[in-house]
Amino acid sequence: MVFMPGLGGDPAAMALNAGLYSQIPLGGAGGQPVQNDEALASIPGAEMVKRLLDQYGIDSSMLITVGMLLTIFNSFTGLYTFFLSMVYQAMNFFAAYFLSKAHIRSNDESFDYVMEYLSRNEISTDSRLFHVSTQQDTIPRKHKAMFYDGATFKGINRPDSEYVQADEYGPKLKFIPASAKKHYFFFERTLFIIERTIEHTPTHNNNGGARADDETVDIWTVGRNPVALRRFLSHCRVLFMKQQQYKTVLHTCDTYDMRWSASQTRPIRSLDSVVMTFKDKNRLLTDIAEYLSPKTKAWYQEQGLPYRRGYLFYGLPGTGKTSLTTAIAGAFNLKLFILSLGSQNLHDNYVQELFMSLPPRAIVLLEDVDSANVDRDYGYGMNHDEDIDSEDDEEVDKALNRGQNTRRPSNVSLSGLLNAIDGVGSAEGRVLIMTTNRRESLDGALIRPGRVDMEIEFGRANHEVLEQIFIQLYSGKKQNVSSLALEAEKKKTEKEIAEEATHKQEIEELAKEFAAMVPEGTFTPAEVQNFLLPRKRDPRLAIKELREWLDIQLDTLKKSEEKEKRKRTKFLQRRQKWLKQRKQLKMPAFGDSDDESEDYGNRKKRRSKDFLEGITEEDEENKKEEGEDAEKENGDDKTEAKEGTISEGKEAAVPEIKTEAADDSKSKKSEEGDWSDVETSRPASRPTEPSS
Ligand SMILES: Nc1ncnc2c1ncn2[C@@H]1O[C@H](COP(=O)(O)OP(=O)(O)OP(=O)(O)O)[C@@H](O)[C@H]1O
Repeated sequence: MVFMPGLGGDPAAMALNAGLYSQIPLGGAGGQPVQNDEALASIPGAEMVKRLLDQYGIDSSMLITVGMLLTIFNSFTGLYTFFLSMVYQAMNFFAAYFLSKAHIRSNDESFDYVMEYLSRNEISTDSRLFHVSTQQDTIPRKHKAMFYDGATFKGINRPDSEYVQADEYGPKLKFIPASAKKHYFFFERTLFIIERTIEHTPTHNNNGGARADDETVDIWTVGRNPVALRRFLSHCRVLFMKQQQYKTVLHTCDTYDMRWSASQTRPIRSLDSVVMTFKDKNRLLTDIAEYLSPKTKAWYQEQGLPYRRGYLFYGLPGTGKTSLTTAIAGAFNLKLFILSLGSQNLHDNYVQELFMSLPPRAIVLLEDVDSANVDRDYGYGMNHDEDIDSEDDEEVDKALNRGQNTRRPSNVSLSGLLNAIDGVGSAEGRVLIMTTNRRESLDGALIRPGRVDMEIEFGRANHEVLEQIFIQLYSGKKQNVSSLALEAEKKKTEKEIAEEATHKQEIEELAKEFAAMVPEGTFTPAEVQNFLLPRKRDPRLAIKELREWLDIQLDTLKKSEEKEKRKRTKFLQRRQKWLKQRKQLKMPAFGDSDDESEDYGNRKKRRSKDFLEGITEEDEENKKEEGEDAEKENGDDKTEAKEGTISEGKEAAVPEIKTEAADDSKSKKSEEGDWSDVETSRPASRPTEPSS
């Protein structure tokens, strides 16, 4: 770069400089007076300008004066720029040889370490340039900062952010050091310079994903030895880890670049808060503890086996599958990575990359694996109703159940998922937990031993579970582990401890009474909690109002069960008829001969359509009957709504369809107390309690 005083790219000044001043003496002692006219004459076009100025009565010698002023001005700005660039070069030289620098991007966890330090340090509050925010901790952690309680910042940004983020008026103000500006601070008597830079990125991409801007942080310290910088970063890490020890960090898939990103931190959920039978919980936790022990890891390595463990949690919605997974993550201090295969942006290659980028000690939760298009028999996007042609009762049940699934199939194939789970590049040391509401629709390959090492069924509550739910809710025991809760626990007096013991005993007795009143295998834990929560301050009131609630719920259940039964009977009749007609017409079964000019998929569709629409007069009658039934049910519903007994819009979402024989065996089991296996033909969700 060349800096010329008076140039600086200004064409007029350049012309004057090159053409005029090189020839004109600017006057001086003993010199000839400047011949402006002559000088101007040597500039092309100047004569014309002079004439024009003369015409308006303006002195043309002004041109010379203006030109001179411009030149002087340009000389100064040029000098200034030159000086600045020299300073910059000197700084760069100094930075390159006398400073140590760390560069951190926001997609790395170390970014959070530094932000944690910034949020607690005085520099957040002393900075004259800062951002103000009222957002809570559920937003990306990079925006975390100090909280201001109206008087002081000190001592209020404690690890238990639930205590500091809001007061009775709402969220508190947070102050964040501004980006694009250097902030100076001392750590262990060493000067540090820190600068946050926001990189503006497109907010949407081809995946249909969106994300916030990326951010980087540069940290400098004086000296060629980076030890001080490393010490500072280690300090930030410890600070962050301490803050996180009562939190579970949830990572989800960033839909922008299909990578894991830490999306939320939550207070650790205690294992006690997830109610299930002791036998199952014990079996599961022992297995995970054993798997995570260093000895087991060494054993796997010795044996040359891939160090992985998989679990399948299956059962009705609202039975605690997700809750237990989060509690396990907290209890074993594992990071939790949640992936929903139902996401339309997700494809095979992304799933594989996501599995490969998992850290060694982590839980990956694959939610609703049944929603994925991972069924080998059906392939991408095929409607399961099309299997209606099968003569096998079980197959038809399967097809029917699957037909109820209105979710869009995912773009992840079975082979893609299997490769991700146990492909060569898949991370070792991880715990895979798959959850599903419909185990029967999963492909055997997905849940074979090696991929799924233990299955746990989550069912409706039996007496043991009912009792525990009641105790959990009324015992006053804090379920979220936090330092403040632990501190409070330690400070209890003897009197308080004695009172607590009496209260506990009372609650246990009430819990027994409560559990005895609720029929086993009838309600999910979420449904029971739903009843208890509005009465959480008064256990006796809960017992008093239980009978009325049960009557409403059981009545609703009965109705929906009857409805399902009618539906099924009709379906079976129609199917029977279809099979009979097919025999009479000597129609070939699928894949036999049929019209070869029509492709397989179309043939399947046509047959299902014929079947589903009904092909005889008898069918029409059936339809009429169905209409009458529907009218009757609507009428019933209206009456109930009028009476205010049932809330709307909670009708059966996924009816479970079982044969009569199966139902009988289940109810027998129920009577015997084998609650976990109880599966009736009624809908998964039911009307909730009306708000009083
Ligand atoms: N066994 C349980 N113990 C304690 N709480 C439970 C239990 N089951 C359900 N809940 C409560 O019900 C709610 C829903 O639970 P959760 O999301 O864990 O169910 P899920 O089985 O994962 O449901 P889905 O299949 O729809 O994902 C949560 O608020 C949870 O606290």
